[in-house]
Amino acid sequence: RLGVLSSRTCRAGAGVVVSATRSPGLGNAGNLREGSNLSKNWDLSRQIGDEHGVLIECRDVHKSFGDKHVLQGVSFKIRHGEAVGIIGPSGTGKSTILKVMAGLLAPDKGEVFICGKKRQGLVSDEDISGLRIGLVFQSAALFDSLNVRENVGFLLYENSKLSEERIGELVTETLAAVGLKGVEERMPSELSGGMKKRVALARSIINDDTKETIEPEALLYDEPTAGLDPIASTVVEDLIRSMHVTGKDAMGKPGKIASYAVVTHQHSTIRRAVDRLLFLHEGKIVWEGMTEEFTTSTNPIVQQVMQFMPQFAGTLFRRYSFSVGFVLPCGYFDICSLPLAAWMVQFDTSEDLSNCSVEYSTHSY
Ligand SMILES: Nc1ncnc2c1ncn2[C@@H]1O[C@H](COP(=O)(O)OP(=O)(O)OP(=O)(O)O)[C@@H](O)[C@H]1O
Repeated sequence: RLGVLSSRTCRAGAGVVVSATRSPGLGNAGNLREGSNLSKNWDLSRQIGDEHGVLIECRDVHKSFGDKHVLQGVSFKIRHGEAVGIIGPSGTGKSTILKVMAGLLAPDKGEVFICGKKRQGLVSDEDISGLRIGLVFQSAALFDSLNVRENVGFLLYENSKLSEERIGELVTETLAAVGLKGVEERMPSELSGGMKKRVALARSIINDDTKETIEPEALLYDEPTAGLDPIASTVVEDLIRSMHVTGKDAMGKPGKIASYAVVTHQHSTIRRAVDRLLFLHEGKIVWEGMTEEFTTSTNPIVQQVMQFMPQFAGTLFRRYSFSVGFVLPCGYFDICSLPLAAWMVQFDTSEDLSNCSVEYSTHSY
């Protein structure tokens, strides 16, 4: 699986090798993989040097709607390679800060820096150079009167010089990357909620591949799993993770999203798709840290608010996957190379299984 930092392989008896991998929190500039798509196309040293790989920085951001002071001095940084979750009680300004980051709302006071460059007001063409920022809305926000191909290729049809045929190919490739095939001609009303979210994801990552420089891309997701059943949520959560540069997309290609921030109320999204958390409360970031530190935080505000947000209480589970292969006289075969019965299980547990051993039995036929 993705973002694996530690991996153990232990022999669990004659003939079978069980490898257990753990996916702990990670995510800073130092975790960027050499040789990823991104590092080929982008001069990392330009960003990581003095700026320490900071892609987006909000500094003392304030935003009011009428007499409602929603953001009251929000400051944080999102670095290259990070998977950040933004959580907090309802109405505390999470969607508002995403829109400020995306350049759709201008702060009343405070500053937003994109790759170290101060953004003036709303997003403009000159702001775009240096970092592509995509915002995936909670509602998916597809155009109802356009089919999937037109929705996904919308920006390219409008703004690029690519031929319709080439845009069609890019749409098909991008849809495949989010695990959708053969839906190009469907209308949004013919898609399930989870499919709509994936189409919205495809629309936010489609790229004009004829451009000389392909910039790093940050995606901002506003409650990407809201309204989905647990299985559809899992698909979207894993997709978000897989499009990150540290992983591979649904087509097995390296992910292309440099960093992402996700606003969520869902425990499973935090567990599966987030490494670092920003906790927004009453218009300010009151706590930030790695995901697993959140539930053990002694910060009184975190403890107080957690009483009212039971979904965040309790242990944030560790995630393990076990893949089983067979040791044959001619070598070890993992599940991918064997068409025989072989399986892979994933589960979450609060136990530390780093030193586990596995017992099994076999039957001959
Ligand atoms: N364009 C707007 N005009 C007026 N008020 C707004 C606007 N956008 C947001 N608000 C108000 O700002 C507050 C924060 O809204 P926001 O959507 O950012 O909260 P949130 O933390 O994302 O909430 P939730 O978790 O319920 O989605 C809310 O009271 C909302 O009504």
